[in-house]
Amino acid sequence: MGFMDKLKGKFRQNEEETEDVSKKYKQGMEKTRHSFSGKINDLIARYRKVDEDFFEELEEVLISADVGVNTVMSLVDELKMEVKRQNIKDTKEMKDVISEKLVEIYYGDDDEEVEELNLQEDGLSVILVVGVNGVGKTTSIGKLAHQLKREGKNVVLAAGDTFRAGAIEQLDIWGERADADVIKQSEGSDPAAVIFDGIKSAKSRNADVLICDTAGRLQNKVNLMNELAKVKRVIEREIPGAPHEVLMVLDATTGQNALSQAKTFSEATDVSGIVLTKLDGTAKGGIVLAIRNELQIPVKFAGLGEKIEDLQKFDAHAFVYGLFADLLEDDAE
Ligand SMILES: Nc1nc2c(ncn2[C@@H]2O[C@H](COP(=O)(O)OP(=O)(O)OP(=O)(O)O)[C@@H](O)[C@H]2O)c(=O)[nH]1
Repeated sequence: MGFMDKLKGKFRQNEEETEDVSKKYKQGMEKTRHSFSGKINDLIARYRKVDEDFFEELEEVLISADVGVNTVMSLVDELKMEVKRQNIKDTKEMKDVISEKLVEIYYGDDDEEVEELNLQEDGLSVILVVGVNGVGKTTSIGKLAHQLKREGKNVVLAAGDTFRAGAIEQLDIWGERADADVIKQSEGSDPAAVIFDGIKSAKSRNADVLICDTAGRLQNKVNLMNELAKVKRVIEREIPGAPHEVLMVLDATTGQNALSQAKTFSEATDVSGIVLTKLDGTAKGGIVLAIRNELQIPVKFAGLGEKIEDLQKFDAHAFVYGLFADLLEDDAE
């Protein structure tokens, strides 16, 4: 059975949950899929035989989808080896091999499993959320709070972005939507003090999860580092072993720029996972692979729309299904 059949099987089961996940990815990745599947189909129609020219154009298609040059190079090397191994001559057979290798290159040597949030079984778990202004940080915190609430967790938010005008009010609105308390102070106050308050309040409410917003200015790396280090020190002092997650929010529509932001932040603090927003707003969803491959940080959530339920746990199989859903349907006809 080919890989595409496996994907089809995985996401065509009539279980509500998988149906829902595949639907979300299919809808959210429409832009990328139209562009990517179209180009792959066109390539396969123009080149019957798998040869050097085919691979060269395939490289261009992948680079234009923001997969990232280094990742494209290793992917194409792997594809060439697989073609040799399976003695593939006809480009039609390449859809299957490409989809399988995309999943493999995402996971690398890791198990092919969705990366769950690192939350404590007992006691308070602290999630620190970092990222540049405008990437969808506040929105993602609201969506994540909503998701955790739906899982039955008691969630508190700390408005640690005291720098950007309006950030506190915006978090307040999301707190209301998600039905989570928001701990805040006035604009301009010390973020570490807000987070300290947040921890105290979360503890006294017996909360399961505290999600901390932080300021997203990037002009000065030293300031950013100092501020994040101070916030982390406060968290560590109050709860040994915390923060349990440092999530970095990146905007998929900014393409390779997102990669350089990610590098700066990971120099400033240990990032444990990525929330990639606005995947629905780009035709270049390949950035997921570049991020995972070039930064070695797992993408834990994908933003697939603006609504509260549009943040999905990142699942590389569902992602590749979202990329190739039209081709799968063609095959089914
Ligand atoms: N289409 C789409 N829009 C999104 C997604 N995530 C966030 N947005 C939108 O992106 C815009 C910016 O989001 P915000 O949450 O305000 O940005 P922010 O990062 O919190 O800004 P700061 O508080 O300055 O850091 C909003 O209009 C959101 O609705 C997503 O996954 N898909």
